[in-house]
Amino acid sequence: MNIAIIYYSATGTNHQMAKWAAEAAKSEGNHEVRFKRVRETAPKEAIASNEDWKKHHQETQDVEVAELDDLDWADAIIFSIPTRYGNLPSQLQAFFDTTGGLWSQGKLVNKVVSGMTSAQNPHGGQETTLLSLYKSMYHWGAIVAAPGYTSQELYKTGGNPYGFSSNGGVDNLDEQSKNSITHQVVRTIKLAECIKNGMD
Ligand SMILES: Cc1cc2nc3c(=O)[nH]c(=O)nc-3n(C[C@H](O)[C@H](O)[C@H](O)COP(=O)(O)O)c2cc1C
Repeated sequence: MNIAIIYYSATGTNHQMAKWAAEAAKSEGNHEVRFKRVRETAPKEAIASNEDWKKHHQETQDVEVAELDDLDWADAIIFSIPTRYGNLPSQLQAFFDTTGGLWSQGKLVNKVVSGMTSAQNPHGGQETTLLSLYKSMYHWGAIVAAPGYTSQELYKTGGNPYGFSSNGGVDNLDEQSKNSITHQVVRTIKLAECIKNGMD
């Protein structure tokens, strides 16, 4: 199984969430895992105006940027992105806006996908952000593997059935967050295996 973990993070929260997702995917079985960041498209001045953003941007320069080939290659994709007023970050939207070629060739069909997100506030738009992500997934013909309420772990981290979500930044992530993310990733991979084997 080919698993792509694709994240965007300005200040480190979704980077940490994605790292735990990659860890879970690697420990789940004999899978190939790609850990990729979404290309930064914000102007340099915007990044420089925020110390945390600037620092994280510099620290993650060596993380490979997600390319169309990663989407084509993957059987399962875990996205991790912060909210932007209840929507996707424009950086991920810009990446999605380049997928028309893959889409028209049917190459995004039956990818099993799942999303995670963060906001500053406990009710800052996490659910709408994941729904925004999933809207594009439905257009791809992808299979959305939301966690629902399939584990007790989810109740300990806010119980967002659309996908793991956090608030308050990277310092608010803890062992329970990691457990919840692990559950979501393992479930996504298991569903992807069923889809892949069932389609062969
Ligand atoms: C332009 C912009 C819009 C944002 N909108 C919201 C929002 O509507 N609600 C909220 O709680 N946080 C909002 N945030 C805060 C971010 O979602 C939060 O800092 C992010 O989840 C941190 O993730 P990261 O560390 O991976 O970048 C916004 C941040 C920016 C820069």
